Amino acid sequence: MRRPIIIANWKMNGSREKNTSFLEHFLTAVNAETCDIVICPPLPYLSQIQQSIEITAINLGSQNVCQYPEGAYTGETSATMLADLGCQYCLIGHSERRLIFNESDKSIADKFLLLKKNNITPVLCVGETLQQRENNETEQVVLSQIDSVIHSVGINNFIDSVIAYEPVWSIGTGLTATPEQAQSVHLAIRNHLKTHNSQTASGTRIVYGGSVKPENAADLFSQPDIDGGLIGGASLKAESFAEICNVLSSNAEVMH
Ligand SMILES: O=C[C@H](O)COP(=O)(O)O
Repeated sequence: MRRPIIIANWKMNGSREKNTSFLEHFLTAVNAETCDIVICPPLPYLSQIQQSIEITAINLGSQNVCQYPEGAYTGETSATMLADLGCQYCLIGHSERRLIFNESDKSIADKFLLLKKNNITPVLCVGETLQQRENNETEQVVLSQIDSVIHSVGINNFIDSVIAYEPVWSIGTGLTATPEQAQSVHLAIRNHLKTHNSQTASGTRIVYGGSVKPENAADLFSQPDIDGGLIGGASLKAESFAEICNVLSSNAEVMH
């Protein structure tokens, strides 16, 4: 049985004051013992969040990492530094990084490997644009984004990573994939992983991201191949993020 996981991606939002207030309210409202919870704040706040969640079961995640090890890379943050700060997870290949910052499949694979070397779980984000979906290219796009990493790092390194399927057209738009649309891509990903290694396929957690809200979380999380969520906008409000976590957790209890 895969342990469900829910990841908050705060993107470039927050302040020390807002973060403190978020955690105060979130910790009171959340009741999700049967799933892993990860918070990915902006980099300057990693230490603040780490200190606040130290005695809780919440995990710390980064939104990005440098593709190179330590050295002369002005403005960048290495995987070793993230590990030093207590990060257990790190997003890579988010569509905002691929599209706005021109991240290539090669740089994403390099980041993946550096994270593994530092015992940080990579959360590999994949997803199609609206045009690609309309051209019936969804599976081809998503599977090739995954394969480019597997071919570069090897299937053994891929074990225990997390995949986040996020249709680009649903991110921050309020347009959520239907549970059936999301399940169909998640199943295609899992079946594809089987062609590499059946243990990896059954153990890899595949989460859905894209306008997940408390109102649509239960239907999405009840799909057999959706193991949780990557939450943007709705993770900025303590009450709505706690509600989504609680939905995932109670869903997992029913399935046990
Ligand atoms: O990383 C999170 C995703 O991009 C989803 O963002 P959203 O929930 O605001 O649509």
